[in-house]
Amino acid sequence: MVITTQQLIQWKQQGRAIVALTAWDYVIAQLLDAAGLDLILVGDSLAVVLGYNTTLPVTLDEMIHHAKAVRRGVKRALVVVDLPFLTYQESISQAMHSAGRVLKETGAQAVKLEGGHPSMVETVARLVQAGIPVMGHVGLTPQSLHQLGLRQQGKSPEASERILNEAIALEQAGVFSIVLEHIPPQLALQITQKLRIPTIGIGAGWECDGQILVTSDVLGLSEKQPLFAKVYTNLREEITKAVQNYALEVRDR
Ligand SMILES: Nc1nc(=O)c2c([nH]1)NC[C@@H]1CN(c3ccc(C(=O)N[C@@H](CCC(=O)O)C(=O)O)cc3)CN21
Ligand SMILES: CC(C)C(=O)C(=O)O
Ligand SMILES: [Mg+2]
Repeated sequence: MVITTQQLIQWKQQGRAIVALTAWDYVIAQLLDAAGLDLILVGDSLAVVLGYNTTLPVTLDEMIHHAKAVRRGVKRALVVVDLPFLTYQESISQAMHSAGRVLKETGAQAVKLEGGHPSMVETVARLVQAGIPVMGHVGLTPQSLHQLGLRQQGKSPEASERILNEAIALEQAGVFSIVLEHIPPQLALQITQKLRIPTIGIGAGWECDGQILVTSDVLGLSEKQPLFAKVYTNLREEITKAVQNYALEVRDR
């Protein structure tokens, strides 16, 4: 069975949680897909393996290169690709061109873009009208790092209301799902109850319709990870031990 955007909406109605993680290469994508994940995001957190400090330098060509590798490894999960910083904010035509390249060149089913202010809502509506499935992303939007920092968003009643309204506007513009990043759990619950489309939380409590984390954080492979990311194994330690054992055996001939 291949997972569709419609399937995710149906799972929300049925109360079945949606399981998502990021992948940036064929090997991890194949493992996640075989493990039964529902949605695989080629995130611009690709910055982690490219050695960038933030997601800002990531290019569309880099995203497409990695998304093609991920797509080859996935048989069942829905593959969504982040549009990186300044490849969709400039104009509707820029967004159309970037999203079109992603779908045509990678075989991914959908794109994700950050933000819910009126100009972004208009861009989303136009992409959806052109037949491109779009995932929204509100709350902490890391491409706005130099405005927002990495702090939890939506703490004040005003900020909380703004994020709720952005989520509603994005649903009306036609997104099939929305990422809620680093917002208070009670706000995430409120948005989740208000929307017909599934909410996918990261650092937004357990009441969202699904959860996503960065795979290298879950595996203990990232140099550092957000405080909200639960680490399920420590691959940095495992890899160091394995490589040291190898080095010992080589030196012992
Ligand atoms: N490896 C990785 N995992 C991620 O989840 C991730 C990335 N990279 N890069 C893009 C964004 C950045 N993210 C982050 C990173 C750190 C915090 C964090 O630790 N916040 C703290 C400190 C905030 C501060 O420094 O002011 C907090 O208490 O809110 C949150 C989200 C989430 N995304
Ligand atoms: C963590 C998710 C939501 C993301 O946008 C990314 O990995 O880039
Ligand atoms: Mg991202």
